Formats: sequence, C-alpha cells, structure tokens
Amino acid sequence: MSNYVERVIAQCIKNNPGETEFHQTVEEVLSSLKPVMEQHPEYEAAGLLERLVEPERGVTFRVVWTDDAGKVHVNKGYRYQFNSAIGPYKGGLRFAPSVYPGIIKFLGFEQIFKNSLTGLPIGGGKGGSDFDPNGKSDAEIMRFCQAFMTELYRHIGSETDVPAGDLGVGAREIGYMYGQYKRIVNRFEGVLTGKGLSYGGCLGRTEATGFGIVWYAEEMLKANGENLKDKTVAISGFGNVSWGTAIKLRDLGAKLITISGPDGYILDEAGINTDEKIACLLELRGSGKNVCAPYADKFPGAKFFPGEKPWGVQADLYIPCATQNEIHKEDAETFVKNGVKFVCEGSNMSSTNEAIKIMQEGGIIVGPSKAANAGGVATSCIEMGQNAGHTVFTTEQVYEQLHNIMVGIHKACAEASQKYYDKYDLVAGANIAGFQKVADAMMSQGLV
Ligand SMILES: NC(=O)C1=CN([C@@H]2O[C@H](COP(=O)(O)OP(=O)(O)OC[C@H]3O[C@@H](n4cnc5c(N)ncnc54)[C@H](O)[C@@H]3O)[C@@H](O)[C@H]2O)C=CC1
Ligand SMILES: O=C(O)CCC(=O)C(=O)O
Repeated sequence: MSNYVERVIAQCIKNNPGETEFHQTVEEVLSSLKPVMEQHPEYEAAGLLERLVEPERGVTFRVVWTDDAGKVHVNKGYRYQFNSAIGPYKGGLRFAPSVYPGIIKFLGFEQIFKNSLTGLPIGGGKGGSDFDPNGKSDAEIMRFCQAFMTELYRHIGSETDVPAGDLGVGAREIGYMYGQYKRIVNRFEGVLTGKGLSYGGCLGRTEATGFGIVWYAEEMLKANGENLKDKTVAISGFGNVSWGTAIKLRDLGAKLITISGPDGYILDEAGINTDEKIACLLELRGSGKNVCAPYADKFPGAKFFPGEKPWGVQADLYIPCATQNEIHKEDAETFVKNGVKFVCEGSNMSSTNEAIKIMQEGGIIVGPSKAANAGGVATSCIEMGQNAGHTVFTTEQVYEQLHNIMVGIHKACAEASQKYYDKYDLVAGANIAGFQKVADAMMSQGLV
C-alpha cells in the first residue's frame, strides 16, 4: 500500500514538470498518509490520491492593463479550483512576480487540508498573478485589479468559488476587485472575503490569521507544559500576518524581538510591543517599498541586519510569517544547535521538507502552516456566513469562534498523530486530520 503513495507522488511529479513547490507539498502530505492508506485499501481502489492531486479545474488568463504613462502591460492570471468535496472552492489570490502554476498549485493543494481542518464547509482553491504591486500607484493597482476581475468573474460566485487576499493582496485590492465584480454581474453577494467593513467585511478578519497562529502556538506550548508569558519570539515579515501575530503576542505577554523583509531583519531587544511600533509594520507594508530597514531609523535601539534572516537570534519561539521555504536545511540546523524548542509556521509551507525532518529529528516541536495559519480562512468562512445571512457579527463573536476553531485544530492534529503514529507529531497529524473529512466526502460522492 505504501507503493500506492510512492506511485502517485512519482506520477504527479511527471505530470507537472518543473513545478517544484507543488511537488514538495504533494510529497510532504502524501508521505504522511501512508498509515491511513494501509488501513483503507478502498481509497486506492477509488483512485482517491490520484484525484486529490489533480485540480478539478484550472484557468490561466491574460490580464491587460495600462500604467500611468499609458504604456500597455500584459500579465498572467490564474485560478486553480482544486477540490470542492466539502464546500465551494475557497482560498486567496497572490500578486507577486514569482507567481507561476507551481506556486498556485502548491497553495491550492495545501488549502484543501487547511480548510478541512477548520471544520467548516469550504473546499480548496487558490489564484493570483505574476503582477508586482510594489512601486505601483493606486490608480495602477485599481486598473490591474479591474482587468484581473474582468476575466475571473465568470469562474467564481458565492456558492462556487470565493477568493480572498494573500501575499500582495489586501483590503485595497479586494475592494477594487469587488467593485468590478459587482459592476459586471449586477449582484451584491459574498463572492470575495476580506472585504471592507462598510460593504460586507467581517470584524476581525484582518488580524485573524496572526491571532490564530498565536493561539495555535499557545496550544503547542501548553501541550508541552509551557505558556507564552514572557517568552521571546522571533518572526519574519512585516505584512498582514506578521502584524496580527505581533498584536496577539503582546496581548498574551510574550516579547516579540524581530521582524524582517527581503532587505534583511530588525532586532529590537526592547520588544516590538507599543502601539507605535506595531503600527510601523503597517506603515512599512503600505509604503510599497518592501523593506523593513526604516524601522531602525524610527526606533533608536533597534538594529538592522542587511541581507540576513532572523533565525540565528536566540528566542523561545520562532514564527516565520513571510513566504514559502523561509526555513532551509541550514536554518533548521542552526535551530537544533541553539536548542530551540518551538517553531510555528505562519507563512504557507514556511519550511522545506528537509528542514522539517531536521527540526523534528532534533526534538523541535513544529506547528505546520496548514494548521497554524488556518484562522484566516476560518474567519473568511465566518464572513461568508455573515453575508449569506445578511447579518453582522460582533468582534467578540468572531474572536470566540476563531479561538475555539484554533484550539479544535490543535486537538485534531494531536489526536490524529497519536492514532496513526503513536506520538505528538503535528505535521503528520494535520495532514491526516485534514485528509480524513475530504476523503469521506469524496468516497460518498462517487467517481467525480
Ligand atoms: N493574509 C492571510 O490571511 C493569510 C496569509 N497566509 C500566508 O502568510 C504569508 C504572509 O502573507 P501576508 O502577511 O498576507 O502577506 P503580505 O503581503 O501582507 O506580507 C508579506 C511579507 O513577507 C515579506 N516577503 C515576501 N516575499 C519575501 C521574500 N521572498 N523574502 C523575504 N520576505 C518576503 C514581505 O516583505 C512582507 O513583509 C504568506 O505565505 C501567505 O500565503 C496564510 C494564511 C492566510
Ligand atoms: O481567506 C481566505 O479565503 C484564504 C486565506 C489564504 O489565502 C490562506 O489560507 O492561505
């Protein structure tokens, strides 16, 4: 039966040449499902894994827009609708020059399991463009978003596929895309999440991913007899997820000491814990320059380390919050050498498979991104419910649901790994717990 897993991985790599990030996640997820396949031979007979790694649908389209000087630009747009067994496709849109099918497929595949882990009725999908929002004017962003939605609108809908933000797509971009969708279809519906509060957005969605990550990390620590109070924490990035993470760390009494960007990292040993310092993350993101160095100019005492990542800094907990594959083999070796105990992934697929193996073998507890960052999409689903019911939830109602969901996800991961591996392995547990519900639904729905 383990041959089944190997065969599907090999075939998937062959069918999707050059898409290394997609290969990486398929390998990581499917490998940990081996004991499940042993117990369920009916899955192989139903070709379940072959179907799981093949998106139900994928569209690639041309996006034509003009810059402020009137020059015409052409970008690629994508939406991969991976799996709708348990609900409408759901997942963000990423705008970054590095976007190509391998990135969107890795994110879409991860989203299937993440969305299932939330316990809510949402399938998996992801989309985006190789458009670079950095350095663009507001008018250029608007024209790009309108052009992108002019094609995307025909593939999505509040009961079909509900995109949201991701890297490079925040409230501003969602607003421009929502306006264009509404103009084309002449309907006001919950087709996107992460909307502004004045037109159907959900209180708490902006900070939800970061809050959820910290609540998940808190469960990891508690399960190992510790808590977040007075712990030092190193994170990467300074975007939406880093910002929400910074706020919740402060709420729970932890001390955040780093942020980072593509230009290097900031070490602020006094703690990134005042309103002004935390708001500076938003200013850096809003500047459109994609650099964190100006933090050190603004707050004397903070140091900037150009071209370096924050993983060599001594801390009790590490939370990568920027992009995929931020933790490589060498970083994992540094963690093990430094006696690190906890790494909780905030960004999607923060670590290479090799790094995860080194960390786990070195005794580090790793919280996998598909579980730890699921609070964002969970709150998006709360937003969908709010829109469908033509109602509004209070911040307290959203936070309470979100907290319960994160505690539940940690419990599901721990129980699944205990059942199939007889140990506390959140990485394998997240894959198995996320898989189980999707597999049950796919088996019930026949060969589709
Ligand atoms: N926004 C959300 O609700 C969710 C986001 N995520 C994931 O969290 C991560 C961060 O997303 P957001 O904060 O929303 O994006 P963002 O665009 O607000 O911020 C991204 C941050 O990552 C940094 N960054 C990007 N590429 C980098 C690179 N190559 N090297 C170093 N730094 C880099 C940027 O400088 C920025 O600080 C992504 O992996 C995303 O997929 C996951 C779940 C939900
Ligand atoms: O809120 C959503 O629908 C998607 C969030 C997202 O892109 C993610 O979970 O990676």
